[in-house]
Amino acid sequence: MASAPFPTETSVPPPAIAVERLSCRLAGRMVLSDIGFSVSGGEILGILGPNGSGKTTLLRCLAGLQTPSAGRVLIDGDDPRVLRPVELARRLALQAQDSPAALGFTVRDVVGMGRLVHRRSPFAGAGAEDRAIVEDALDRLDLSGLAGRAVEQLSGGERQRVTIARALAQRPRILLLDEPTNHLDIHHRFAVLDLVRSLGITVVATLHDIELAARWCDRILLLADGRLQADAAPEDALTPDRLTAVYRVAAAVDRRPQDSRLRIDLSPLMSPFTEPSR
Ligand SMILES: Nc1ncnc2c1ncn2[C@@H]1O[C@H](COP(=O)(O)OP(=O)(O)OP(=O)(O)O)[C@@H](O)[C@H]1O
Repeated sequence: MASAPFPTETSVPPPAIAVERLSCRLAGRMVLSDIGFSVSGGEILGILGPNGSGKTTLLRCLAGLQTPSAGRVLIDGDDPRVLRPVELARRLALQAQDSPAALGFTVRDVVGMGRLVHRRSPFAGAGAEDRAIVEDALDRLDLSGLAGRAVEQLSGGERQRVTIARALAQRPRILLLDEPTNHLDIHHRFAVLDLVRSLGITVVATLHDIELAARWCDRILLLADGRLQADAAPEDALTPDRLTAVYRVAAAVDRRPQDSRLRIDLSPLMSPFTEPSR
């Protein structure tokens, strides 16, 4: 009887994202220092930290748009900077804060740009499948009613939904989101995050809303001054002491009695300027 082969090391797939001892210097200043972590397929990772802590720079390194000064990033085991752009774009989509508004194009056109990487040739037109995927992305982002409008006529939140729809139309295995909800009203915040979670793909998102991040992310990376302060499940990463040290605020963390969800109460630290005068 033939025996079953033993699993070998090569049968273990690489993590969706691996970051090894990554440092990044911009304009002579160290913006990221010795960062290491990995992200498993299907995991949702939130990157949190104060302004200027290096969140966007880290996301840009993951997308291959920023070259680290030391260390490396691997996407499914490959360096994103050596992959052909079209191959990288089939694996990974980046929704950026400052995505160009694509002036002169309609919402449908801009979302359709997400399909370009799947065309067999740059001259091939959109097929039925491309059109169906674009309409699906428009519908999921509550944009069908705006599909014929020029993007420059949209509000900030509507434009943000367009950039997310375009990234979804790309049908990536890995989605990188840079503050995906900062312009969205509370209904659309929940709707977009629920939608992204329902896709079951690997997601890395920078976020400023700490409670929203605690509710939505599987894991949190907390950055301060370009250094990793925590890499853990939300309840382990977002401790009061750490929140106070990183964000310079008073913090209380407990769980809501009705559903055990983390409740994070932040308030300003008392200072000579905020203390009531006697
Ligand atoms: N192109 C650049 N050249 C020089 N310095 C830069 C450049 N881009 C960013 N920086 C600096 O790098 C640091 C990290 O910036 P980054 O945008 O990654 O921070 P962030 O955590 O995303 O901030 P925010 O929460 O304000 O969006 C900041 O001090 C910023 O001034």
